[in-house]
Amino acid sequence: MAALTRLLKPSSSPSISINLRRSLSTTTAIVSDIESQHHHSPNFSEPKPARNFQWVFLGCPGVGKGTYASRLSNLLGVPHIATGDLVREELASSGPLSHQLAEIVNQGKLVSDEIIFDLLSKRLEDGELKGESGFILDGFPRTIRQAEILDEVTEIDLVVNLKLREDVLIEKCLGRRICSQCGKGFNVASINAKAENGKPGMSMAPLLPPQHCASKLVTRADDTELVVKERLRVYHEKSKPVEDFYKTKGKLMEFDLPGGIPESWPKLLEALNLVESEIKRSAVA
Ligand SMILES: Nc1ncnc2c1ncn2[C@@H]1O[C@H](COP(=O)(O)OP(=O)(O)O)[C@@H](O)[C@H]1O
Repeated sequence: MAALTRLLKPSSSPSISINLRRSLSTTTAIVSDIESQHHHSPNFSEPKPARNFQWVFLGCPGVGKGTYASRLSNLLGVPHIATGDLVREELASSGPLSHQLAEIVNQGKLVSDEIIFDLLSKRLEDGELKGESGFILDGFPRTIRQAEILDEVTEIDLVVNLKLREDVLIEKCLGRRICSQCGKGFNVASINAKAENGKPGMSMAPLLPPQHCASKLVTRADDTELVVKERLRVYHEKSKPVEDFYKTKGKLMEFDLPGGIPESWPKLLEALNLVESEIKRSAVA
């Protein structure tokens, strides 16, 4: 639990703090103008920042954090780190924590900050050894304590808060499927939510798997209606305050998803001031 100790006591010893910086920040130099990044205007015609993106994705269960964070990670060349995935990997490993984790996750509760910090710091350390730089965090921080500790150890440039109607969130969670072989996520729900109480109507086509994944689809044990509702309740209680934490710091970008991926992805890129073709071209050059 050395990594855990390092993460949870960042200010108790200077060397711990230095270790933390090494583990949580892949920074080689500090960006002199953080401001320009958290005003969401990475401009690819200008010189690249001195370090890579350090972004966070927030949002309710089922909103699509994983989908959009993973697309952006491919586009920007930074790792997508989802603490939910780390928890599921630990669960599947049948390690000493797996029994305890299964009980918590399948009830829709949050895993302790200590366990999450341990899993995350290990993941960041492994990434650092592989030469990874920057990150898009998904599903972390999820409590004020997690946000405060992250804030002590590194500089987050931008926090994207994805938002979607709650009835659609539940439908999306219930339609979620994972390929047990390749791990890719799909969604079999065909959503057609009517406009009501001032909320606009919304359609989302299913995200169907290719043929080779179709027979291997599994549903997450925590994607039952009862557990999804509990996860939403827990989100409002524990994670909503994290949105305010970043809003106060001027780092929060609210993004209302207008529909499925075809409508939302270009709008999200626009909101982030990213031009896909330019980034791809600059990566090839
Ligand atoms: N940062 C975190 N803090 C505490 N528990 C977490 C965290 N990230 C993931 N978990 C645990 O893993 C589960 C699955 O997380 P995730 O895949 O992010 O689900 P969701 O679809 O609810 O966003 C959560 O319900 C919770 O039990």
